[in-house]
Amino acid sequence: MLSLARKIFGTETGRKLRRMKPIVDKINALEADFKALSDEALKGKTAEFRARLEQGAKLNDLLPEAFAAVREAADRAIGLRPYDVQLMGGIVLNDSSIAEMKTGEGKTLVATLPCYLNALPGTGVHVVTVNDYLATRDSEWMGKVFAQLGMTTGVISHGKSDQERREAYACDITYATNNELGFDYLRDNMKYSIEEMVQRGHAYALVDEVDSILIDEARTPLIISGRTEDRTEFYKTIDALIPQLGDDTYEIDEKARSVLLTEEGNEEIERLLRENDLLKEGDLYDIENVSIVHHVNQALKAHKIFQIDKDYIVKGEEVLLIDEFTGRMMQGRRLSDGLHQAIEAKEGAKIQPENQTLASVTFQNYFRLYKKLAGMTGTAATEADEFHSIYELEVVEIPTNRPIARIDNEDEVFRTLVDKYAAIVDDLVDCQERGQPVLVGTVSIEKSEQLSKLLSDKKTFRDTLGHLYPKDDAEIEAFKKSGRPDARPLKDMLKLIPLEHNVLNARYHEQEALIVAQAGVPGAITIATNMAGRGTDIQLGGNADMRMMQWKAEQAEKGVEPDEAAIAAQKTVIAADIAAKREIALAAGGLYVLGTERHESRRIDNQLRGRTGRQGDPGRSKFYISVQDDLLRIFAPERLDGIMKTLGLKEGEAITHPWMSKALETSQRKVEQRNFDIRKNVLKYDDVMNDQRKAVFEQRIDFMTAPDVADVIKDMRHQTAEDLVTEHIPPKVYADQWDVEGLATELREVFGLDLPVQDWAKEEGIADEEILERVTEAADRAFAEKAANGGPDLMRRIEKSFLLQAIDQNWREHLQNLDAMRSMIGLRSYAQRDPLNEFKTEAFALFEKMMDSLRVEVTKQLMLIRFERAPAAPEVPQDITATHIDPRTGRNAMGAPDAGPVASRVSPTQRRTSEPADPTKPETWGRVARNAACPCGSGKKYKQCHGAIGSRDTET
Ligand SMILES: Nc1ncnc2c1ncn2[C@@H]1O[C@H](COP(=O)(O)OP(=O)(O)OP(=O)(O)O)[C@@H](O)[C@H]1O
Repeated sequence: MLSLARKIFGTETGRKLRRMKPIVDKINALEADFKALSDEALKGKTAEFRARLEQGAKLNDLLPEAFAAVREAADRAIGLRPYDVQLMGGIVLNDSSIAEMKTGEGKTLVATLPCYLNALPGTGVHVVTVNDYLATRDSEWMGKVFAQLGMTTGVISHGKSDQERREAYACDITYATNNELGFDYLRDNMKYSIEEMVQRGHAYALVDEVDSILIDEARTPLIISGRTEDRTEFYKTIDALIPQLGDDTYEIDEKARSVLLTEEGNEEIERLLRENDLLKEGDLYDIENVSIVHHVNQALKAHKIFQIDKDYIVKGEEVLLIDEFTGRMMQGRRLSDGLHQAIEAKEGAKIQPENQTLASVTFQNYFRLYKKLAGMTGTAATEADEFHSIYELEVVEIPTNRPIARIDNEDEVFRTLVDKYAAIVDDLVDCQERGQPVLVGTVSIEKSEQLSKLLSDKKTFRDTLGHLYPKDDAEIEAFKKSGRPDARPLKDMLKLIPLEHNVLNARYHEQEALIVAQAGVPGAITIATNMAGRGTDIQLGGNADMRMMQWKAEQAEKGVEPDEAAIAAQKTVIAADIAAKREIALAAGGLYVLGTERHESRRIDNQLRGRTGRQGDPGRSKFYISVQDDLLRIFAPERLDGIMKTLGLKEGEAITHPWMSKALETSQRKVEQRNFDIRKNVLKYDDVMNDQRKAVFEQRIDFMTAPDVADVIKDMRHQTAEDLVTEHIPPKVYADQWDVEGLATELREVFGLDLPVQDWAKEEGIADEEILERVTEAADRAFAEKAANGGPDLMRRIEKSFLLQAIDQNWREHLQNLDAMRSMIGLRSYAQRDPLNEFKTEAFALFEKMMDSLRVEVTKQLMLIRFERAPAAPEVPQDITATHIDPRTGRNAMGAPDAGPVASRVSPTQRRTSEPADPTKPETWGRVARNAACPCGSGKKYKQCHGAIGSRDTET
């Protein structure tokens, strides 16, 4: 049915491509005109396009000319003329969609087309890459194209200062990793003035390798955290207990990556904890010992689940996580809840203090901030549904420029790891002899190094694989008859070991460019982790730029500074040499990608394969698998056993069978599904927080930009007064039941006002409204006096500063409350309640509570402030100082946003202890807040949403 429909209507992609055809024709028709332009005139096009936009032209109207300009600029600046299919990719990207372009089709260049167009309005374009290496490489490479058009390019990389970041964000086009962007966003929202912020909005983001960033990475939220006390000794003591536990004291679940103490384990650990004075009272599961149990579990996990050189590496004193998808170090990322510290203790590394969440965001929600979002990838089809449901992005497949000439061999499956490695070594030896360059993909740093050792060390080789190579003529005959007729005798193999090769993993990331540049020369063997994925562009024969750089470095070492003629001559020599080497490599079959194991995700495997067969080059790929590989062992044991038995596989033999491929795919699918579920779950919970975060961050920016916040402060003061009066003198309650005493006390505490409330209450027929009016008037009067005393300017600065600090302080506490709630909420499912719903309701209630205390706090601080005449101090510009304010900056004397309260300040913990306000009553934290998006997620403004809030809360 579907295929019939396809025949009649064509595929969705086909239709889209057909619709693009006239636009591509238009761009092609403009080519000659743009070619005729001088460099200056080409540059001048940018100003012309911008002027037309000003006059009301739409971005899409400019597309054909803008693309024609980029095509010409790219040709002039870097010698690459975008193909028609690349133009199509550009059109899709301008259309807020995902362009799926096969590996090696030149996505880096494609990006320049929509980026130039979308940078024309001057609101900034962010190109998002998966790592710093690519951000830097692409910004330098493509920066030349933008410069040819008079546009500026910046790059954000780890370690840059705020000033450098601000400058990079101010460029027309900014290259950065998703991490840097997300962290800058969070950091910006902790700043105290607009000038300190580094980003200037979120207009258009083009996410390169979109599935890696929006799908793989999305599982872990970005978190900015503050330090808490140092508990090094505690971690060390707990760590020392774990090796004392016997094998029968815990159970490991490799699938779920979890480990649990058994009954015996519990008893054992309880005894150990008591001996070490960690458990003083009660038993293990008493409430006061919950934290110790938690840390024991984390230490257990650190020892039994987390592996060095697979999940992390130890560099100097630091434990650095390895990204399972890109094989790269994750600078600055730490595991939460004491797990990172537990690993540090296990490795004897420096134990960093624990952290407390100050701000957090998931990538999903960060990227949803952009007005326009688009992405590129080589492999999105497997996740098309997810892109659609989360980001509303559609995936459009773009055809290749030339047909793909790569041959993807079937997987070869062995019974044991050793058998597999023997066959891999044979294959490598053969390739090197024939001059075929090989990229060997491994799944971890550890495995890349094991293989390297096997190829480097005769003894290791003999001990590990020796028994699989024939030793005499009789054995050679026997081998010929069995599954490995080509196996070489051991003595021949040993002559070949060491087998020359390079290793590319996170430990060598500084040499990455050099290693990649050499990977395409005939006979090169490069053993890599999945770091050789996206962005690794291996050129057959070698890389001319890199060769040139090396030559220049050699010349410099000799003290020679080559002139232009010498450089040109050397360029010709290098080009000829590379061309000759390329021919040899091509004759040997092009680049061969040899996978030593399959990754959990099919997409990562495809990326590895995609290092070869680029731009229509010939190439080959093949995966070697063994039944002992983690993926199969963990996810498909029963299935495989059955298949192996049916097929009767013997030692040293390999099979390639569709059943095997199916079993493998099933295991990969299982893992992918599980990861998808985890992501969906993260997002659901984060969504709840996201609306609140957006409300708070937007509000902060409003406050920062407003000339003053006097009105907000006034609203807060009035609302606080109303809350207090309503609390003690509830409406429709007889006067003899009023808590007048309580009201007087609180008014003293919160407003610093001694008001004759008792006398008022005795007045004949006085209503609660009348009392509220008097309180409000008194508060306003007292505040006006203070302001007059300090001077209105100073007062306005103090108001703003107190307000921002109080928001931050309360928001941080709120985040911690949410964290704590989230870790507990799962338990609700035991009570037949939906944890997510419960979380939503309670998160909202907490948010309201936060607003309440924020209002009281700000009011209280400002009402209790005192201005004193300072003794003559010449360096202070005015002779007035405020007790808690730095008169020069107008900020609280403690300055830094995350410092705790100082002695002179009213402690924020001295909060109102009364019940939260009546939920049906309009809640507000100021006039502007009522216009902000409502944190309940309704999509309405806060003020429009009160009805909903009331009914929502009553459900609790
Ligand atoms: N229009 C073009 N003309 C000639 N060469 C091109 C063109 N576009 C791209 N290339 C070359 O193709 C190679 C691959 O480019 P690039 O690394 O951008 O591919 P990619 O699509 O990002 O691949 P992957 O996602 O697999 O890393 C580069 O060597 C680049 O110089």
